[in-house]
Amino acid sequence: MTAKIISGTEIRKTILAEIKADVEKMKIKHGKVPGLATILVGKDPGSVSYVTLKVKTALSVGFHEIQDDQPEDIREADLLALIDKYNNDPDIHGILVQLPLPKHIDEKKVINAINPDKDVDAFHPANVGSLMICCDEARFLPCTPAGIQEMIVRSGTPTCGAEVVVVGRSNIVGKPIAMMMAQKSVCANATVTIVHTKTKDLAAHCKHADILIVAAGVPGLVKPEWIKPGATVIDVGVNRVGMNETTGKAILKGDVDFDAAKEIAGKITPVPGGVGPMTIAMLMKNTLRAAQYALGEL
Ligand SMILES: Nc1nc(=O)c2c([nH]1)NC[C@@H]1CN(c3ccc(C(=O)N[C@@H](CCC(=O)O)C(=O)O)cc3)C=[N+]21
Repeated sequence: MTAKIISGTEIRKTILAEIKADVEKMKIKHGKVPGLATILVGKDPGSVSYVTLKVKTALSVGFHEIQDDQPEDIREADLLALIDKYNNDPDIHGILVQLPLPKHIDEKKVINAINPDKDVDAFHPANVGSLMICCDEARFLPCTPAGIQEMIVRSGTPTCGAEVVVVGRSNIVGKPIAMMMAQKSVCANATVTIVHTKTKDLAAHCKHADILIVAAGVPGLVKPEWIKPGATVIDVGVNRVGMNETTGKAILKGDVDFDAAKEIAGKITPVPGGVGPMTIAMLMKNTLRAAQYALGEL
């Protein structure tokens, strides 16, 4: 039997409709809408494509959106000054600096410069810290892990006591999703294993997973024989593996061999149309929350 496809594109529609309704209410009650500033440094095609999607989505839910594109050679001090400007702008509730940044800029310094109350990526150490202590009380959850958790919950996958294996240990995905799934919380309570490039037997660990979350950035890394029959497979990989000659669009491939895996898994997320769209939906949710906090609603 082939797996049920968990569609990020579909779940996103529901979430964006909820957000749009809340924006309308905010407008009536406070005469204000959530404001998001997206800062893009340089012209990396992947980054340009993601930022364009973020801006488009923000506008579609009625946000005030500032797309601030900066040249590749911007000085670090100027970027920090720009962040400060948005930190002090009362119409901006969320600031997103698209990563990665050029080598001459210290990413850590940039993230630390964002006011944690406007850090809708949840990359600032203050937000990472509150996630560690209790995700149920965290102001912002990082967008990709939050999207993954929504997909797991909304697809009806039980998590309590489930074996979750996370492939990858990045600050953006692997580490936070592992922490979130292990928390004492109704949508978590799982037993979590983190595996990575130095793990001795990746396949053996993956085979135990009731929920396999793959965020390694290696196209087709996970083979169908690594998947436990009936498992839920969440593929976080968005690898640009080539270009479609006719459309000029990038060809995206996940970290899981999707066609083979869907014959074994119980549920699986596609690439594209899986975790990616959810990441953007959760960014909108964080921006809405930032505005709700600023207006004393939460
Ligand atoms: N400060 C910061 N915050 C981020 O959240 C952040 C970042 N930097 N840097 C890069 C990663 C990657 N990321 C994605 C967002 C959307 C899709 C997405 O929507 N993907 C579509 C396809 C998009 C396309 O066609 O290019 C899909 O999978 O269906 C993918 C990846 C956010 N990131």
